[in-house]
Amino acid sequence: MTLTVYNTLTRKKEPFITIETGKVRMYCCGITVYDYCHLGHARTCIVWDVVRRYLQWRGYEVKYIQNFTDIDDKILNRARKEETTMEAISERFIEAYFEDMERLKVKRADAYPRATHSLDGIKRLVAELEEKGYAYGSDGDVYYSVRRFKDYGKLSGRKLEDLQAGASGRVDLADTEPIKKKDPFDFAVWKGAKPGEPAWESPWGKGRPGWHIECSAMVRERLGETIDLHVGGSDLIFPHHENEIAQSEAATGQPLARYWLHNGMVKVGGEKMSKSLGNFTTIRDLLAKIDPMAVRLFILQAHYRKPVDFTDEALEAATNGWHTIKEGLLFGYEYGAKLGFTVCSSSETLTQRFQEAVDDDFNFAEGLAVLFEIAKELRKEGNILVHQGQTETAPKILEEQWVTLVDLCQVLGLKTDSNEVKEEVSNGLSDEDIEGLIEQRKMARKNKNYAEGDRLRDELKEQGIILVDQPGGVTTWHRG
Ligand SMILES: Nc1ncnc2c1ncn2[C@@H]1O[C@H](COP(=O)(O)OP(=O)(O)OP(=O)(O)O)[C@@H](O)[C@H]1O
Ligand SMILES: [Zn+2]
Repeated sequence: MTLTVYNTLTRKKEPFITIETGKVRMYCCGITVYDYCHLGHARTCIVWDVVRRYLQWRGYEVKYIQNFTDIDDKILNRARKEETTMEAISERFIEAYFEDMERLKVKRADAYPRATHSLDGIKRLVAELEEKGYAYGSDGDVYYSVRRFKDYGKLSGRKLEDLQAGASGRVDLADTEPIKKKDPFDFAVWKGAKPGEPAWESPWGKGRPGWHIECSAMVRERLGETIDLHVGGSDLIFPHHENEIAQSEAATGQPLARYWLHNGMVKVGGEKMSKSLGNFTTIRDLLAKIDPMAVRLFILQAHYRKPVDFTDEALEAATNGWHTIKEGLLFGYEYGAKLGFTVCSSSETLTQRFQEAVDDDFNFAEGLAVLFEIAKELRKEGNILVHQGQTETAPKILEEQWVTLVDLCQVLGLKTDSNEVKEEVSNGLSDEDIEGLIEQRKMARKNKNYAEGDRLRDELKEQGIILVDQPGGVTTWHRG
């Protein structure tokens, strides 16, 4: 069976053939860390987490890199508002990002390079572009000459003539830029320092990198000149990914990525869920109401390229879906011993059906149909067993189905451990005990005794209680 993927670059499905046999070099554009992540970010992270897991399951060795954008006007604005530093804001939201992702069972990338840690590579790339005539300095800024790059527009299919300068969403147009640029299409790869902003020494004077250049530099540094898979949300196709291509390919003369894959947006009433529009639901708010596994199912039930609407009904359907799968998983934990389950392998037929579905451009929604079918069958057999003392189907076949369900859940990053899928197990601490310790921690932090605050947090963590600091100083908790 061949894996095929839809390549945004060629606008068609193609067989997936890696540069090095059996190895995948994969890069995902990460988060700008100035706030808590919302469900839109969760979709991007979950989709590519599952793609990575699937590729690993298919036998590939995957090197997966995701960056953090920790230099940005939005981070600076927040730092100013809170009278703190850009680093402090970034650190806080990187920590929050990892907490959220851990709950959603998104596996850690192999590395999370940050813009602020990648300045040497960024500056080298800017200098190279300047040397080759693709970039020019202008009064402390450095701009990329878009018209110099003949292939500009090949990813998004946009032609320069059709483009309205500046009408492309996030273009980082500072007030003074239009007069410093030779052409309205040019974009900044280096920005001269403004008073009071963090800045780094460079051959063009003190300044900071533009947004697009950081990914070009990090991909090159971490994965090489041409990678197998470059992924991200479809909102990044233009201008971000178009500009990454222009920068990297002008510098190296090599294609930046063989395959460009993009996930669709989470929408609310037809509009992109976004912090700037204020129509977002943070992951933490969502997880206060629904199981993280239901969120994963909500994401996986739609094809990754299509937009999805965030509605209460859709979440409810995903929650019901998770209950069904959980019931299927519980079947083995509850009745396995009684039915004489030993250690058998999974069903080849069912596994093959799953793989055939997913091999077609990561159609996880189709693949999930196999999991639901098994889970429903096991649930039915569980009921028959309870009422009639024995199952209709032979236990050996049920065991094979159950093992397949466990295996495939693991491919999709769904919980499978008996403890995790059984109802919350009591762990000694009552809710009041926990609330009391949280209150103590709050007092400690108020008195600036952060060490004691951290100690209390760790003490709770040891007991399986995870604290989540919400905006406005409120702390919620859940059993880990
Ligand atoms: N509504 C959404 N649905 C799916 N993916 C999204 C959504 N919003 C952002 N993303 C993706 O999340 C990743 C991180 O994006 P980034 O931090 O730049 O957020 P952003 O697009 O600026 O979000 P916002 O507009 O809410 O500030 C990107 O790959 C982006 O495509
Ligand atoms: Zn990027």
